[in-house]
Amino acid sequence: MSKKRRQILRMRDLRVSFKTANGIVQAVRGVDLDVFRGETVAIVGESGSGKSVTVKQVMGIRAHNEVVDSGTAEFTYTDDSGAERTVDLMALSDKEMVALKGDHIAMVFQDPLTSLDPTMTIERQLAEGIVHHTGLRGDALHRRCVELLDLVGITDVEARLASYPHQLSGGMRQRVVIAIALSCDPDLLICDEPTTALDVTIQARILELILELQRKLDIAVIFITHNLGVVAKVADYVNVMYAGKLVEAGTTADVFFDPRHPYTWGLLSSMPSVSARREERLFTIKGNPPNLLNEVVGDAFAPRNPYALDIDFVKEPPRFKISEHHWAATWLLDPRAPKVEMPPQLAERIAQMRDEGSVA
Ligand SMILES: Nc1ncnc2c1ncn2[C@@H]1O[C@H](COP(=O)(O)OP(=O)(O)OP(=O)(O)O)[C@@H](O)[C@H]1O
Repeated sequence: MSKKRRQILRMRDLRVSFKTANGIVQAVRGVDLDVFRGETVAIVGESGSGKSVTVKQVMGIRAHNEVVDSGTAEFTYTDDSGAERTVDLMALSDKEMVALKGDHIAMVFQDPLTSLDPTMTIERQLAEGIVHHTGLRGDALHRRCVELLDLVGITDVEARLASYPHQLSGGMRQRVVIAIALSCDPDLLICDEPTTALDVTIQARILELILELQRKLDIAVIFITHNLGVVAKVADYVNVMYAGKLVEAGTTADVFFDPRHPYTWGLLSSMPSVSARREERLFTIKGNPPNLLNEVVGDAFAPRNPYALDIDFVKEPPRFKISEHHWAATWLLDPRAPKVEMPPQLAERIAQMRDEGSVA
C-alpha cells in the first residue's frame, strides 16, 4: 500500500449501556475502531455482541433507554468550502448530527423492505434523498435517479423507477436501498448485515456490488455481520466482537490465516467452507454469551473456551500485539502462558482456504 491512508473515523473507548426493568445491560464495553478512506472494516460477532449498538453511535441513533457512558468518535470529512474538518460525533447536538449524516454518512440495514416505503415508487423515494441533499429538480433530478440505479447495477432503469418496492426482487430492493444511501454522496457507508435476508447467490452479488462501489467511489465502509465467511472477500480489516468488546483485530489475512483468540478459532471453525460438501458437519461454539446484565469478570469468553486458563476467570486479558496491525486480547498470548496451538482441524481448514484463495 503505497498511498497514504487517510483516517475517516477514530472511535475510542466507547461504552454504552441500557437501562432495563431488570437492571443495566452493559452492551458495549470499551470499543476502539479505526476506519480509513477507501477501505472496508468488518465487525464480526454473534448476535447480541454489540455490533449494531456500536455503529449506530456513528449515526446518532439511540434508544430512549440507552446511555453513552464514555467514548469519542472523531470523524474527518471535507466540508462545503473544501476544508478538512474533524468532529467528535459523540459530542454533536441532534441537529448537527442530522446535517452531518445527511451529507457524509449513510447506512444500509438488513431488511430492505423495512427501509423502503411500500406506498411510494422507487423514483419518489430516491428523489426525496437527492432533493434534500442537492436541491436538484425536474430533468436533472430524473437524470440523477437514473444514474444512481445504473451505479448499483440495475437495468431497465425507467421501468424500475416507476415500480413499487413489492414489484422488485429482494436483491433488487437491496440495490435500491444502496442507491438511496449513495444519493448523498457519503464518505462513510455503514452496512448492517446487508445480505442476511437474501439468498446465497444474491448475497454474493450484493457483496461484489458493495466492494465495487467502495473502490469506485473511494468511500469507507463499515460492514457488520455475524458471518465471518461473508467478510473474507470484502473486508480489508476485521474486528472480532464478543460480549460488547473487541477480542481480536487485524487485516483480513491476519484474522483468517493467523487467528489467535479462541473465540476467533470458534468462529472460523463454524464457518461453512467454500467447497462445502453436503455431509460436512459444522462445528458450533458450545454455550451462550454471558448475560450483560451481570458484571463480566475476566475474559467474557472463558466459560465457553476449552483453552481457558485459570486467570481468564479472574482477570480481563489486555491486548497483546502480534504485529503492527494485529492484536488479540487473550491470556494465551502472555509469555508466561502454556503453549497452546489452534485445533488441528482449523489449521487444516486455514491451509485449505489459502489454497482456494477464498480470502481477499
Ligand atoms: N433498547 C435496548 N434495551 C435493552 N437492551 C438492548 C437494547 N438495544 C440493544 N440491547 C442489547 O444490547 C446488546 C447488543 O445488541 P446489538 O443489537 O448491538 O447486537 P448485535 O451484535 O448487533 O446483534 P445482531 O447481530 O442480532 O443485530 C444485546 O444484548 C441487546 O439485547
